[in-house]
Amino acid sequence: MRIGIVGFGGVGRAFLKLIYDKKCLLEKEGLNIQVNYIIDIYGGVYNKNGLDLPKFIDFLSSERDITKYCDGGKPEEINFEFMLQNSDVDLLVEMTPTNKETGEPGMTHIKRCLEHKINVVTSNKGPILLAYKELYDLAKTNNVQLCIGCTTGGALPTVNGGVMDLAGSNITSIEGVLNGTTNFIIKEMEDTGCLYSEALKKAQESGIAETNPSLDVEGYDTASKLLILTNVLMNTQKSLADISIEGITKVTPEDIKKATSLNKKYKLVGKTEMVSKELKMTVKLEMLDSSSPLYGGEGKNKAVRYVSDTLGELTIIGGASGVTPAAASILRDIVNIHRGYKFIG
Ligand SMILES: NC(=O)C1=CN([C@@H]2O[C@H](COP(=O)(O)OP(=O)(O)OC[C@H]3O[C@@H](n4cnc5c(N)ncnc54)[C@H](OP(=O)(O)O)[C@@H]3O)[C@@H](O)[C@H]2O)C=CC1
Ligand SMILES: N[C@@H](CC=O)C(=O)O
Repeated sequence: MRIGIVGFGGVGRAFLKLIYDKKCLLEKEGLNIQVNYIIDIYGGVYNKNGLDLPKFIDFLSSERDITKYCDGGKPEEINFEFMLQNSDVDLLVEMTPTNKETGEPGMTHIKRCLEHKINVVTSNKGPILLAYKELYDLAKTNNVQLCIGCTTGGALPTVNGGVMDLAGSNITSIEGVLNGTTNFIIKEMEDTGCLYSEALKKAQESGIAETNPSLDVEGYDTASKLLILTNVLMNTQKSLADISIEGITKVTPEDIKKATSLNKKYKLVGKTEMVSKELKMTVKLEMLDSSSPLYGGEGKNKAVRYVSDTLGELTIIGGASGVTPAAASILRDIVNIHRGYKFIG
């Protein structure tokens, strides 16, 4: 499988290392991933026969700027358009930053690839939260796959679990602790009594916060994931404007201490539920006690709970945020495409 990587930050670098580390396991699946392009904002690297991964990974150990690596052309001329013109990739891995207003640059990358009959696996929530239906239809028309497992909690199998394992039922409500950064911040504050801003810094250092961390702490990342899950699994076309969104920026060490003294824990909870025959969507800080199914999702872990009419209630906990688990969720989608699993029917 010939792939092009677009967006080469924390998740992209972890992904590249992962496909190299997992080479033997992937080969046992009959899957040989050949990386033809890695494209970042200022240029890229290209080899039509596949980049030499050990050599490139070794280069990255001492140099961050990929445009200093020469293989197959002038780095500044290796961009997204160049990749499309060459028609030598089967799958795009799109990992540029999430932009909740325009979805760009990911929106254009994903649309153009689907139009060119190139499968897409993405971690980028922007295009999916803004235009999932349109992108789904585009993928279907062009008979290619668009896989989004990484966009709704990375390693936590939220969207794929919902599509596959709740198939044939009606999902009537979705709730979850869907953002690792805020959950980590709250746990750090519980454990060390530190300020919210100090805990945020640690989350950023570990690579789990968004490029723009206000998306995490103001609740938009949770809202984006909830929105994608709701649109995909409940067949709606809601937008962020339909969600009442609250973040964690006002939480103080005193609030956390008080919750602890009551044997409770704060969690940023996203919820879609039916209220008076209308879907109500909220993201808000809640104080949960141990009877809540979401109580156990600690630190970078997350949790999602589905209620369905015929398959009952299902809570999935774990899937800690991190660049490697996020990268692994992209690999999971690629392996499933290779196995013939159809996310787009
Ligand atoms: N970090 C995580 O744990 C997770 C992240 N995600 C999502 O994955 C995506 C990537 O996250 P992450 O790797 O952490 O983010 P980073 O900010 O580390 O990486 C994004 C990369 O994309 C590059 N980029 C920006 N614009 C373009 C462009 N036009 N063309 C090509 N490359 C571009 C950036 O370059 P530069 O830095 O020079 O601007 C940067 O190298 C985001 O959409 C995020 O929401 C999803 C799940 C988990
Ligand atoms: N910033 C996000 C990363 C994954 O989506 C998070 O903290 O969960």
